Formats: sequence, C-alpha cells, structure tokens
Amino acid sequence: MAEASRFFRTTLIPSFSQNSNPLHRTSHSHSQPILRRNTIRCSVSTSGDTTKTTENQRIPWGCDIDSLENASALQKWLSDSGLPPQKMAIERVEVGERGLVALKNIRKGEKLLFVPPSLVITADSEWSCPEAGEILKQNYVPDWPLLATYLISEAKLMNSSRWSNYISALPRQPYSLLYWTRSELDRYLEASQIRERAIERINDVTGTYNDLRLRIFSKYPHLFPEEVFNMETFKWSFGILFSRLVRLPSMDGRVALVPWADMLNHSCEVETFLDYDRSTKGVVFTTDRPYQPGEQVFISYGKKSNGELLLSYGFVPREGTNPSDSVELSLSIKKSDKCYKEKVEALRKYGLSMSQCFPLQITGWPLELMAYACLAVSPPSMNRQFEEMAAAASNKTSSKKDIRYPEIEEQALQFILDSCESSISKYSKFLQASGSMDLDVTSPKQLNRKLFLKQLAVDLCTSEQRILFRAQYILRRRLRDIGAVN
Ligand SMILES: C[S@@+](CC[C@H](N)C(=O)[O-])C[C@H]1O[C@@H](n2cnc3c(N)ncnc32)[C@H](O)[C@@H]1O
Repeated sequence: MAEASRFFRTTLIPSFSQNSNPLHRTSHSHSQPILRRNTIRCSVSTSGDTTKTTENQRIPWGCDIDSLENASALQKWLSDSGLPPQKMAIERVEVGERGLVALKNIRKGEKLLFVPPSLVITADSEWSCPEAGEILKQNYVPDWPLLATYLISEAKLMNSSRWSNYISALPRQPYSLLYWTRSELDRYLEASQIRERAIERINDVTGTYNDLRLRIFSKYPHLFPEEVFNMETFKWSFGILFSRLVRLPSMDGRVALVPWADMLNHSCEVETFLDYDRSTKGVVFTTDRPYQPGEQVFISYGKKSNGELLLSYGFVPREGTNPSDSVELSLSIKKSDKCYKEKVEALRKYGLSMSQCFPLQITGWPLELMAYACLAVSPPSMNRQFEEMAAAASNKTSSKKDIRYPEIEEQALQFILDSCESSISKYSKFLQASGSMDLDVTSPKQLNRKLFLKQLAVDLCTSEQRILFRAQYILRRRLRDIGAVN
C-alpha cells in the first residue's frame, strides 16, 4: 500500500487526473492456516480517542465482523443474483475473524469463485443516482475517489441500493491505520517508518475528501449532502477500498470490489491471486494447495511487508512467516558534510533527497542502499563520482551494476551499521517501554482497543527489529572480513 500513497500523490485531486494507478495486486490461496498470536479482539467500531468529534460518530452501514451478522443474507443474495454454487462458505475463522472455509475437498489447481461481472463493482458500475455519477465523471474524478463516493452514495440508499446486502456485510469500521489517531500513531509506531506512511495516507484521504467537497459536493448539496458525504464516511469508504479493492490484471488492471471474493483472508504462504477469467467470464482464483472440508481457504494480497499489511489491512502476520517482510532504513547526508550541497544536487538530479529510505529484508538489501551510503561518506576528492553514485542510488539507471569504491567501502558499511544500530535502539526503547506503558484509558472499551493496537505495534516492531538485527550481524561480519575492527 505504499502503492496507495503513490497513487494519491500522482492522481490526487486538485488535478483530477484520470490516470489512476491504483494499488492492490491480489494474489491468493494458501496451505496451513496461520494462527494469530494475539487473542485480544476488539470490535474496531470502538472509537478509542475523543480528540476529534467525528470519531464518536458511528457509521450507520456495515456490521461488526466479529460476528456473522448479515453473512447469510449476503450469501443468499449472491446466489440469487447469479453467483454459481460454491465449494466454500463464510464462517468464523481463527485468522481474519470471518473467512471462506472449504465445504468439500478442494484440489490443488482448481478454479474457485466465478463471480460474474454483474456482481463486481468498478468505476463503470451504474449509480442508483445516475446524476451524481455523471457529475463525478464530468469532473474527471479518478477511480479511487470515485469508488469511495460510489460506495457512500449506494450505502446511504440502504435497502433501495442493489448493493445493500453487500454493504450490510462490510465491516462498519475496517481494520486499517486510517483509524488510528495521530497520538496513537506517535505513541505506538514511533520507531517504525510505517508511522510516516500512515500519516501521509491519512493526509491524502483528508485532502481528497476536502477537494471533492470544495470542487463538487458543495456545488451540488442536494446530491452530496454533508450529513452523508463527510470526512467520517470517507474514512470508512477509503478504509474499505484499502482493505478490499483488487486490481484485476486480465481486465486491463482495472480496480474492483468483488463481493464474496473479498471474504478471503491473506496468507503469506500462498501465491495465488484473484483475476478475471475470460473463458468462464468471472473473477476466479486457482488454488495452489488442496483443502479439506472445514479448512480456511486463503489467497495472497501481494508480496507486502508486515508494515504494509498493517497499514492497509490492519493486521501483522505471525513473526517469521512473511518472506516478503522488510523494514525501511533511513539514511541521510549530514548537513555538516563539506560537500553537502553538491551531494544533494547530485541526488536531486536522480529524484532522491538528502534523506532517503531503503528496504532491508532478512535476505539482504538493495544495491541502491550501498551506493547512497558511498555518496554519504565519500570525501571531497571523489566529487567527480558523486553523480555516478547518486545515479546508482536511484532505481532510475538501466545498468544495475554493483559499483564499488574499495577506498570507502569500510566507511560506507560502518555508516549503514550506525544507522541500523540507531534504528534498533529506537525499537528496543519502544519494546521495553511497551510492557509498562500507561494506556491512559477511561473505559474498558478503550482499554480493549488500546491493548489491541499496542499488540499490533509490538508485533510489527518485533518483526522489523529482527530484520535490523540480521543486517547488523551481516554488516559486522563484512567489516570484520575486510579487516576493520569493530
Ligand atoms: C478482504 S477482507 C477479508 C475478509 C474479512 N476477514 C472480513 O471478515 O470481512 C481483508 C480484511 O481481513 C482481515 N484479514 C485478512 N487476512 C488476515 C490475516 N492473515 N490475519 C488477520 N486478519 C486478516 C483484515 O481485517 C483485513 O482488513
């Protein structure tokens, strides 16, 4: 969902570009269900913070997903509307609260679902209030804000919308960092770069809503009354999009909400993803393992880090189970650097800045990170190589060669190690403090929510710190190998 932030930055209104470049790639399916470690459950509809008045407003749509409220009505409506008989049913599950569970033996390589296009919501779906849809299209509103508005517009019609059974079964408050307050983000995610990403995303959503309000909603209050189209309802609809929208590669990458398919939970151990199947004319996925009756069936939401999963979907996979996990390491050119100006200029030329984040994985880090570190430590005598280093630090060069500067390798490795260690100490501080953290709550409801958020933050920070420890080990070993005493 870094992708989502990028999407917003590039298409965000004011320019109302139609070149939306949305986010979720969906892959799917899985093998062994992952048991969620933390057992603290919290109805996400429990607003914990009273800093904003809107926080206390309750979204009138959807349901609490810790029950199966509205699930059977959804299943009945779907089969009455053309969904073929299924080998799965919605049930309460260990991972993801509600999910799709096999009713019969399912073979590896079997196609499942077959959701027809008539049951899929896209930017081309018909509006119950066509005038509202027309106005958005005339104003070139991109797919994401358009779909967010569509969802609210249909939700407000309750039973008169054709999607009413679908909307009633959506979470009343999706799990997502959009619902964390600024003080919760600051407190629980201080050590993680995901905090910045969450703030950016919240600002993007707020900016998008404000822009729609100024440019469109305020001009047509009879179609978009503020009691219905407000920040709170937009937070809900964007939360739904972030956690359920899929991109369908075989439909030219179009984004869609796919009722029924969006009841599938994610597993990091499967690779199969949703797509439109031209031969059967429906949205399907192909299992990459067999399932027995009673087992939960999984898909993959894409190769995302734990932080990205928390950001968009509000969960953190069990420690060590996500091979795509990564942590962002921030490197900066020191202001006291004699060549600060030249280095920053070289970086700018390649779209980088004096402070840059690079993803570390348990298996290593990108070549770009080493190039950036070389630039950061290189002395004035190497100024002719600054551009080459900046180019290598960006992913804009076509040549992916591992440029080497033996004369500064040790300093560069030490520079990365110092950044790693400073990051590790931030995580340690948070993780130590989390045990005795005063949660500052006034009701059991708030306590439940804060414990839940804290546990998510502890899970995220533990997994990110683990990657940093691994990088620290590798860097120390390399420094030893090149003869530097550390
Ligand atoms: C596309 S929906 C899947 C259906 C969802 N469980 C429901 O009841 O509506 C995505 C949401 O499911 C939950 N989810 C999916 N995979 C999960 C997992 N591996 N662990 C915990 N929660 C998960 C998260 O709340 C996420 O925001």
